[in-house]
Amino acid sequence: MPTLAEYPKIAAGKVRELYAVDDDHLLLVASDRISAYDFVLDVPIPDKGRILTAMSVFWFELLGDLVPNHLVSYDDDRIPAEVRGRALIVKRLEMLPVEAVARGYLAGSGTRDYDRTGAVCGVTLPGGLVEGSKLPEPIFTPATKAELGEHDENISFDAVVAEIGADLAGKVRELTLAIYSKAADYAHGRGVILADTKLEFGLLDGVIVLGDEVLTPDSSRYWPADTYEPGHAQPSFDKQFVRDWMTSPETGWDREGNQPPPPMPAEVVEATRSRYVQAYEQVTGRKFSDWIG
Ligand SMILES: N#Cc1c(N)ncnc1-c1cnn(Cc2cccc(F)c2)c1
Repeated sequence: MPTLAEYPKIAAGKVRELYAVDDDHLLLVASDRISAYDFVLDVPIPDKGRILTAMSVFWFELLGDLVPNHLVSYDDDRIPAEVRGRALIVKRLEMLPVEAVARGYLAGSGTRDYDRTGAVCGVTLPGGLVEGSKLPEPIFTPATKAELGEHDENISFDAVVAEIGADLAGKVRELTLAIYSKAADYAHGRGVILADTKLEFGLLDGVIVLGDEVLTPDSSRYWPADTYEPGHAQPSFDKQFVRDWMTSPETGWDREGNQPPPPMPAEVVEATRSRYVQAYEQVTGRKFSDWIG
């Protein structure tokens, strides 16, 4: 079994890394790091990488009849022991240069764009919507892939057409909306609102393949359904304890400043780990203790 150091690192995000295994395969590794308010916090959340990897595997399996995906294996000898359970062997794809976002609710940059223009990514919405409003139907709101530390920029469908052509753009939009709708319906039946999600697709021998992580709390907004109420920012299923602590008077941290927040107390770390476990078990119906690693 190889060590991680034997694989060349080819990309790194805030909380994930990507390594080359061979000409046709990559290793997608999820860390235990957590990012909030654009800061990667010093204190990791134990098992976060394993929980989110298990979530991606669940969704790849559930969505297998909708779209082919890049997952090859989550448990084989090419996966170093140190990352087992939080790493995936995936097919090397020719990634499409677009963040494929679907929104079923108004939140974040969607609300900002709507308040300014009455539309999101050129999709005109009805009047009177507020932060957290459920949209009449899910919309495709693509974005550019920003550099590390920058924010993705919302773009129109026509800009996607200009980038990858009308045929591919149409298929990416159709697949993104179909994947989101199936997943959001499934999760809602289990008490979790998937407000939106960001997907990445690539090409393999000319076929569109779903890549990256899928429908995790890092790539999607997970809201508890039982506290859902439009008109304000919804509590995050997984990150609310961290956000509340970071902005509490006891930290003295200034969210508008550029200073990193102080280290998270153990009780916030443990409560956040529990929320990730609960999100996984509630949505998938599987026990996290049954997951590998
Ligand atoms: N997934 C996937 C993938 C694939 N199957 N084939 C080719 N390239 C990619 C790929 C390239 N960049 N990313 C984003 C990314 C993910 C995780 C960590 C990072 F640092 C960066 C994904």
